[in-house]
Formats: sequence, C-alpha cells, structure tokens
Amino acid sequence: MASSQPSKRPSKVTVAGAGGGSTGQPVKFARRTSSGQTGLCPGCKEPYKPNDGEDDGPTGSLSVSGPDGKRAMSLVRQNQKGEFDNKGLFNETSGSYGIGSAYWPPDDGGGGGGKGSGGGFGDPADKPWRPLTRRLPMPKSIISPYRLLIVVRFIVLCFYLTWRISHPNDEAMWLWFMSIVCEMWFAFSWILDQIPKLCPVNRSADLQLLHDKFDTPDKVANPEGRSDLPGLDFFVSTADPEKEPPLVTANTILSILAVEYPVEKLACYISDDGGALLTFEAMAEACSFADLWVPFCRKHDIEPRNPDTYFSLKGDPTKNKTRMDFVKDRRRVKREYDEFKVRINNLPDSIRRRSDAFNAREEMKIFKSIRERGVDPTEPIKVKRATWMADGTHWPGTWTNPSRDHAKGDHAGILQIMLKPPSPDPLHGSGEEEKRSGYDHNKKAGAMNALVRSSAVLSNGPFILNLDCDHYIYNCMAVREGICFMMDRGGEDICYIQFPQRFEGIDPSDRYANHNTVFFDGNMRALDGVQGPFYVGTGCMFRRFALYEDKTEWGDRVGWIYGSVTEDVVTGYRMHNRGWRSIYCLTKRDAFRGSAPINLTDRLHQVLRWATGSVEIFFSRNNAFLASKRLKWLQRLAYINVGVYPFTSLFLIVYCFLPALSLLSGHFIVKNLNATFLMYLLLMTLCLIGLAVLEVRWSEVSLEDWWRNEQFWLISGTSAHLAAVIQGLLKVMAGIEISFTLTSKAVEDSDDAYAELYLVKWTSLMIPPIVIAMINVLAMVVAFSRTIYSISPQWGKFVGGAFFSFWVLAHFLTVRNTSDNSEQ
Ligand SMILES: O=c1ccn([C@@H]2O[C@H](COP(=O)(O)OP(=O)(O)O[C@H]3O[C@H](CO)[C@@H](O)[C@H](O)[C@H]3O)[C@@H](O)[C@H]2O)c(=O)[nH]1
Ligand SMILES: [Mn+2]
Repeated sequence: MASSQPSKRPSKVTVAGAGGGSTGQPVKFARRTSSGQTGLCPGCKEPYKPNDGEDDGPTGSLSVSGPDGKRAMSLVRQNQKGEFDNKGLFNETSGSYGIGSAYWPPDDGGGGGGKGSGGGFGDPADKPWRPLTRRLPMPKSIISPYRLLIVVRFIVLCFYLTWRISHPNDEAMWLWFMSIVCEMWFAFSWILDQIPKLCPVNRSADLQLLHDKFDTPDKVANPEGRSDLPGLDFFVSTADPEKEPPLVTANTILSILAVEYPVEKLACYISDDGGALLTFEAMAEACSFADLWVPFCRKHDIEPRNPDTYFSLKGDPTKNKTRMDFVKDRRRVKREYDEFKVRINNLPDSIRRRSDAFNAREEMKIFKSIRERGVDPTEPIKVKRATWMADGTHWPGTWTNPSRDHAKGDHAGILQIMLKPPSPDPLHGSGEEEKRSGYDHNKKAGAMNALVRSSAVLSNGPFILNLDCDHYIYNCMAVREGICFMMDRGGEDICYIQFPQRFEGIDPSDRYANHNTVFFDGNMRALDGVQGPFYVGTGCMFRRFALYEDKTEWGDRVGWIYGSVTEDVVTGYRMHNRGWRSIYCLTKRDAFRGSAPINLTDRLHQVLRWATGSVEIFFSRNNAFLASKRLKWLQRLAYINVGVYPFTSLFLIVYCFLPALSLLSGHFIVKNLNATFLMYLLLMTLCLIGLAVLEVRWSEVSLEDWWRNEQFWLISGTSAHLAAVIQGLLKVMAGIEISFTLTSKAVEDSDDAYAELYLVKWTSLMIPPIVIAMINVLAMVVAFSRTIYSISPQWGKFVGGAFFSFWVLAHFLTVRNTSDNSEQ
C-alpha cells in the first residue's frame, strides 16, 4: 500500500487560508487536469505507465495531455485596438472576459465583416453565418388548445367560486366556509403554477458546428489544431464520507476528467465540507486512476465515463467496438478499477493504522525527551492524537494543535493542489490569495463560493459547471451543448445553463415521484420560454462573470447566496432579478445522472428541506413580490410560486378532512347536490383532464409519472410542507436555525435492488397522511352503515361524501408496476 508509507516523492501540498468557518471544516481540493504528471500528493499511488504494452493509434493515444503545454488564453485577453487579428484567431479572441462575445469579431474587422458573415473565428468569409443553437417552438396543435383550455378553466373557476360564495350552505355554515376558503386558495395556487407554463419551448444545439468553429485545425491560423473552446471549471461538492461514499465522489471525478473537452481547458475542483482525510485520499487515488481511465475512454469512445456504471452495464461490451485491442484494454482497465475499489475500501483502515504508527512514534519521542530531562517517567504524558497524511505531516483537518484561526469550526479553508496542470505557466499566486477571512461557511453555498475564489487564481475558466458529488456525467458531449448556448450570438446575457436532473436506482413505478419529471420536463421547460429555468443546485453551467461583481458582497449579492437551505433557487433568482436570462438544456441522452432517496422517510426529509428553503425565501428579501422590474412578469409569478407553495399545505390538510367531516355530520360543502354544482364539477374535471393530457404531450412526461406527481403532491403537501411552514415560522420568529440534512447516497448491498424502498424508518412526518387516510376510511364505513340502517336514507349525500373521500384516498393508493426491468 503506497498510502501507508510516507511518500518519498516531493509533495507540493498547498495549504491556504480561505473563509473562516463557523460550523464545519471546509477543505477544498483543487485539481487541474492531468498531463500524466502525478505523484504530487501524499496518498497517491505510483503513476500508471500509460503506454505500457499498448499501441498508440493516431487518435487513440493513451496520453491525456493537451496537444502542447501552452494554455490557450481564450476569452481572457482583450484586443485593445478592437482589431480583428487574423493570425491569432485560435488562440486569442477579441471578446471581453466571459461575456460570451468570445468569438464575435467586431464588424469592422478583417474577417469579412457584415452581419451575415461574422460567423466566428476560423470561418471563411464566404461561408454563411449559422447559429449554434435553435429555439424550437412547441407544435401548435398541442400548445394552442392547451392555452385555450387554461383560459376556459380560469373562466369556469371564476364562475364556480362566485356561485359558491353566493350560495352558502346555511345548514352547515362551518363546512361551507372552510371549504370555500380552501378552494379560493387552491384557485390562487393553480394560477401561480399554471400561468408561467403558457409558452414552453424546446431547443437544440449544433455540436458539429461548434466543432467546426472551435476545434478544427487550420493550416494558416491553427496548424497544431489547438482548440479554441473556452476554459471550463468543474465544481464538485461533498460533505460527509459516511453519507456520500468517497467511491461515489471518485466516480464523479473520473467522469469529469474523461469528458470530451480539451484537457488544457478543463479544471476540476472538489469541496469537502466534511474535511475528511478519507475523502482527500480517495480523490488522490482517483486522480491516479484517471491516468488509465481517461485515455481508455477517449480511445474506445466509452460511455458513460463513470467506471462503476460502465463496468456494471448489462449487455455486450464489445458492441460497436471495432478496435482490435479493445478487449485487452478493457480487461486491463477493469482489473485496475477493481484494485482501485479495493484500495478505496481499505483507506479507512490504512489511515487508521498509519496514524497509530505515527502517533506511537510521537509518543516515543516525547517520552524520550522527558526521560532525558529527568522528569518522573511515571507521570502520565498527554500526547495529542492526530490524523497523519502519508508524507508524515498532520492532516490539516484534524485540528490537533488549535491556534487562532486554525481550530475546528473556526479556521481557514484548506486548498490542496493535487496534480500539476498541463500548463507550464506558473500558477499565479496559488494559495496566497485564498486568505480571506470573515466569510461564513454557509453550507453548500459557502463551499461553492470558496471554489469560485480559489479557481479564480488557478484556472479562472470563464465557465463553471457545478455538480453534487453523486451526479456524474452520463453524456460526455453534453457540456459542449451548454457551451454552444453560451457562445452563440446573443448569448452574452445568459447567466447559466441548467441541465435537467436525472436519477438512477429509483423503483420502476417511481412511487414517490423521485424523478420529478413534471417539474423537470414541464415547469422548467416552460420557464425556458420566459426568462429561463430555476437553478436547481446541480448540473448547471455558469458564466463566471455573472457570479462576480463586487468582491465585498459574497453570499449576499454575489456568488452563491447564503441564508437558505436551498441556496440554489435563491442564487438563480438573484441573477434573473438583475436581468440575466438562463437556458434549459435538455440533451437527448441524459447529460448527468445522480441518485435520489427512494424510501419514503428520506424522500419526505428532502422535500421538507426544499419546502423549508421556500418558506425562508418567502420571509426574506428574496421574496419575488419585492423583485426588480428586470424580472419578467411570468418569471416573477413562477418565483412567487416557489415561495408560496408550502403554504398550500395549511389549506390542503383542512380540505382532506372535509370529506370525513361531511360523511360523519351528514352535511356537505354545498346545501344539496343540484344540477348547477354537478355541472361545474363536471366542467372543471374535464378541463383538468384535458390540461393534463395536453401537458403530458408537450412535456413528454408519461401519464403515470404525472399521476405519481399528483399523489406525492398530496402526501408531501399534508406532511413535509406543513412541517416546513412551521419550521420556517420558527426561524423567522424565534431565530431557530434549520440544518441541512444530507441525503444518503450509500447503497446497501442487497439482493433486491429496491430494498430501500420498503425500509420504514419512522418519522413524525408520516403522521398526517396516515391519519387522513384512516379517518376517511373510517368515516366512509360509519356513514355507509348509518345510511343503510337509517329510516330515510340520504344516499345522495353519502355518495357525494364518499366520492370526495375517495378522491383523497386515491392519492395514497399505489399500484405497483410489474415491469421491473424497465430501468436502465
Ligand atoms: O453543508 C453542506 C451541505 C451539502 N453540501 C452538498 O450539497 C449537495 C446536495 O446535497 P443532497 O443531500 O444530495 O441534497 P439533495 O436534496 O439531493 O440536493 C438538491 O437540493 C439541494 C438544495 O437543497 C441542492 O444544493 C442540490 O444541488 C440539489 O441536487 C451534496 O453534493 C452535498 O455534498 C455541501 O457541500 N455542504
Ligand atoms: Mn442529491
């Protein structure tokens, strides 16, 4: 084990100060892509010899390094004269930094000028200009009736409510009053949810054109074929090696390092809020393994580039593989990956053994010096026990010798540069500039901001893509689609490109709507037609410039915004509020895939956190009611909805008890079930069904998914959302802080892949839905027997109440989908 021995290689560990922490121990690992130079970090194993026994085809070289060492300074340098410099086309562009004008030559330039031909550097002047991306409107045959139905439903709803208000049930005013208040709120929340969905769009990006414009060698301008794509920095956040196994994070890192993007333009930064040596050493192992994995992926077009997923794919691995050496390469990489996994699994043990050995040595030293000084050796000596890195130094995250600014919970950030970048350029000020104090640690937002600051002095890529540790790259071309939008003409006001979140390992019938498809394929696509989708925390590509504006306002106006457990939505909101727009990038093959909790308890806790974040937003100055004029009208409604939706739970819970109350009291929300009421009911139901069908068609969500979403809306609406409102109120009124409960990504080894699903971990959040279901069943039974035995049976009212009750109960019924092999 290399890691149990102090490394003999020189270690270039940069430990640098960053934002002081208040709750955790942020450790930021910074890692630039490899050029095959490894061994700069303790814990790294011996570098793989990339070429041993392999032949190097022209495209299949097993080297990861860029075509040459120099870093192309795209986007950074401003052409001062504003002139079109034909010679440096590929290496310098005349845009201003990170604004997205990267390749647009000024119209008076030498590139042909004029509107039609200014199509990017390297484009011959005679070629017509072509857009990198297109906006595709939804088919009229779906969207027109959809809009019409929205209007119809709105009108019917208005008439219905007016009718209800003017026809109180004087036999049971309380029932009538409760129901009408709830119904008015539901109408309001329906409007908030529905109106922003008026103009959904689809988009497409032209990857071939991107390649032609940025990646194509040119005899004159770019003889070495260097890419002129902009620099891209990946940020990965992890927080707890127990809940977020380092192997998962390592796989994410490997998928990033293997992405189809020029190595010299790519950098990867990892933040570990847990400050765990385990995570650090696992990352070091991953960096070493990348030297084997990345060339293998590139040589044989491997997909997905997450080794764990790749090696557990079912089916024939040789399908579509034509290179003769594929089988040999794959066998070798597979074996090395298995060994890599064993090393990762062994890490906790080897770190402990190593630390024990070092600690014992320290004890001996102290013991010796005490004896030499002639102090009574029987007196117990206190030796602080530390965690040790392989190079014989203390792991900075153990705080064994606390001092000012360097103690657990209050310390500087730690910056580790794991591998030298492929560039011979010096790393300007790496480390030193990290010494910023007074910034709050602030959960994930704090971690992200620390990465923004440290990456600024290392690679400073104009674009940043952030991923949760469990979200890996499933489509290695996807980031290029994002770049297409950023680099397209008119793209300079795009602050971020959000990709949908897709999940793996979810039960086939998706009982608790974990896939969230209605949100990701419906709501988000609709917002794309307004000002842009929300930022949802992972799988999002930012323009660095949009995060940077005034260095003193981190977490307040700039960067990731603090003060909420759902930092994501607030961060996106602040940008939209300043007039930026965002883009939703739905790639054919999922761009990223992550894990989601499949058992009810974890799911409820996740939803609870989101809803609590929403309540926090509602009571903060980020409430969209206070938005600036730059926020578009429909976008504002959507953001208001984000802040308001948890409050629906207050009305929902009352409404769910109404059927039982009607059944038991023998009254109903209306005086009698007359034709007018039934007609309204029929009309509204028809509108609802019509809207659902049309929405399912434009969003391409399945009807089953849509129904799961409705079900879970009721379950979470009566439990987690309610708790969120209470928590949020507690925070506002009593200042009680809300903690971020991490979702576990650890997979239990078990024969049944979905064993987790049936795991019942009791949580008080389950009480309201269970009580609702039980009371409704009970009320039906009681009312049914009463109606049968009563002398003047009130069947009408019973049927009304029972239908009402059944509507509630239907939300708790799950029919298990038996086609279990649909996953994959
Ligand atoms: O103090 C913290 C807490 C969390 N995280 C990271 O935040 C991410 C999300 O945590 P997870 O438990 O997986 O939450 P989810 O509910 O699955 O995440 C969704 O919701 C979060 C906001 O509530 C967003 O931050 C995420 O990007 C989004 O995927 C993970 O990478 C964590 O490592 C930190 O870095 N520091
Ligand atoms: Mn997650």
